[in-house]
Amino acid sequence: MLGPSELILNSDGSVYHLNLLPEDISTTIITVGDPHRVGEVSKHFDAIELVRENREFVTHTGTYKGKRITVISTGIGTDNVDIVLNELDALVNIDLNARMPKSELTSLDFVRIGTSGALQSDIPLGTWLLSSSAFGYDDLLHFYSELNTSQEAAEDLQKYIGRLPLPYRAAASTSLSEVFPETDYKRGHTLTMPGFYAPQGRALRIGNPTADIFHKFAEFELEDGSRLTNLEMETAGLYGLAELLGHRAVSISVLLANRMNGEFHDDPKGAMENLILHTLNCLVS
Ligand SMILES: O=P(O)(O)O[C@H]1O[C@H](CO)[C@@H](O)[C@H]1O
Ligand SMILES: O=c1cc[nH]c(=O)[nH]1
Repeated sequence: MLGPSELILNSDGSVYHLNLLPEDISTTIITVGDPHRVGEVSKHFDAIELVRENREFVTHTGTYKGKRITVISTGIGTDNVDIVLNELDALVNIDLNARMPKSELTSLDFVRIGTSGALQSDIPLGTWLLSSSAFGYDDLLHFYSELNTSQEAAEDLQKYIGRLPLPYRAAASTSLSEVFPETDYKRGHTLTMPGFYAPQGRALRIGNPTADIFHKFAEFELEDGSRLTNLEMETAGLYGLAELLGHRAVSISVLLANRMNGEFHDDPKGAMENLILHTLNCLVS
């Protein structure tokens, strides 16, 4: 039995941070970083049945073209992804009254719709990128059991870069990736970083002694000769936890910055709007 400090429930029986009950969520879940983006997704719904908000976690559940979908904000970073994935999993796979894991488990589909910065100069701004795998420099998955995803490329990457801790590598669900055609959603490999500034090669007022390694990241070749494509802050955590909990996950980003060319998209809102609508339509087609 899971004790009160392990599985924390609010007085109405909802899970601690998300304030949700099992009936509040669908098995298809869109995650977004920005709480405001939840409404940008659900404004396309035929009907919204649930709106819930606590801290950075805003949840809307409704239907899009007849399909029940939950959209939830994680806020920024894999520390928040840890909370969202564990609490959503608890809603479907733990009997909250008995405080015991269920014997029959439910698999959820997670689709992250986020933003990201390109690491290669030849990737245009506005590209929709589906991360086939992600290298987590954030440490989250080092606290969980080993992933099935091969960690060899992560070890190679650490040796190649030379001066950062060992990242972990986690992969997208291949079956869920097939829902998003490669013609529209370019495939790539993502660096999930523990910050936006120095951990993504940026320097504003204080120096960034590791800025030079971002060219090495861009040069690194994976086992099949492919390159690292982009930088963001959630994907590796989402993939790693989804794999360990038995769910499917894909992470899709619109590339708003190009870190090699120093460019930023001139219409980030419009670029996100297109991605949201196209992704919703893929989910129902
Ligand atoms: O736009 P979202 O989904 O938040 O994703 C990206 O943007 C944030 C940083 O601006 C980080 O969360 C990063 O992963
Ligand atoms: O450069 C970028 C743009 C969006 N999100 C990030 O994490 N990095």
